[in-house]
Amino acid sequence: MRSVLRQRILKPKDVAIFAGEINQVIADLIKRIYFLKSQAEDGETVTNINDLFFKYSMEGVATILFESRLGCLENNVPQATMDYIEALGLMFCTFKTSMYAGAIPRWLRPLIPKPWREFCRSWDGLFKFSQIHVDNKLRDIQCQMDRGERARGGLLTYLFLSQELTREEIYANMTEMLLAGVDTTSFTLSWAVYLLARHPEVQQTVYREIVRNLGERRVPTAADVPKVPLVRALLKETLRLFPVLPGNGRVTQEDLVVGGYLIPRGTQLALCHYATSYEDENFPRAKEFRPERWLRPGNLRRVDNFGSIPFGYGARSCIGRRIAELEIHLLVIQLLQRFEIKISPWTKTVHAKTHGLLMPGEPIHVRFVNRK
Ligand code: HEM
Repeated sequence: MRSVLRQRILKPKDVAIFAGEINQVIADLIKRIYFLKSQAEDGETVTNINDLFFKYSMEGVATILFESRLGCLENNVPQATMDYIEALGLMFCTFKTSMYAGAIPRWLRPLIPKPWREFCRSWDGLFKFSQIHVDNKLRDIQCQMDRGERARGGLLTYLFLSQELTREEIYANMTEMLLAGVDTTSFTLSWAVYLLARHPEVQQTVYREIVRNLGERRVPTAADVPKVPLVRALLKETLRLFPVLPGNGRVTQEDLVVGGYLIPRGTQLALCHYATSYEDENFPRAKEFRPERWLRPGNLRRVDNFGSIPFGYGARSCIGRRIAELEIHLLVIQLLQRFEIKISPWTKTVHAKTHGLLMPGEPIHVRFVNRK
């Protein structure tokens, strides 16, 4: 199943075709920022930016997955979208207990019903939402074909026409991708904006690179992203300091010898790359925010540092990586083109906390100051 999806979204050039849709979502997000600023006492502050980036990430990923808009960034969010956000919130709040719910034996469920009930309720909510959107789109495609028109579109159209997945498999994959693609992207964006606001000198350097290579207002395409290596470096450095998934794991498929120790086949290995990301041996002055450490001098040397592997590695690495990168790169460019981002006096030092995912422990409030 995974290989069918991978063919369409594995490489940056595969996802480049979605840049137009993502830029439309960014235009809506920027409109929303202006609206929120207009409501603020100082005309600049947007409180709890994660709320905004959550809506952006959900709208962005849904636009790609369902080839339709959800209305997350509108003033009145449609009820079905609100229900989904509630189901996602429930999944997230009960993550620590519900993640074990699947392992509760059937006979024990009536005795401790709550985790299993909530696990089912949240998954049912998420699944139902994807099902409605997939069905709507597939109905449109079918109508087009019935009229003798050629159906053209994105991911869902391809999955439908290629018939490589059953309808149930399409629902399941869309549900999983939507679930996996929202909080991950929004927390990363929140940290990136927080770090830029806390480090104005870095922000200025990134901004200068954008203006020099792309201009002050030109809406970037996917092909423009390599022209601003500091924007890519910013994302890598943000994920090094705050990897949304701070740990990873694998079960060994064969006997291995690592550092003189025999690890037998079938052993569960846990890797905490949050820890390796902070080792000076891997990253000199590791505690410091220095995006430029990821730049390749003269484009000669590739920076491959396995101390930080925020998207995992290998056959089961993050399938949405290129989508997340495109969403984040295009948004950071356009935010910096328009605004100087300053920390609000209400935001103290924000610590990371884990709740399944590594997330900001306190709300982040920033000031979006219009550039002249
Ligand atoms: C900054 C954003 C993101 C980060 C840091 C992230 C990180 C990860 C990590 C660490 C894994 C586990 C990989 C492994 O075990 O090696 C993963 C898996 C996954 N991610 Fe992401 N992810 C992000 C965004 C997304 C997006 C936008 C989508 C969907 C469009 C997505 C879909 C998935 C899926 C479906 C899996 C499971 C893959 C499998 O088991 O085969 N992710 N992600």
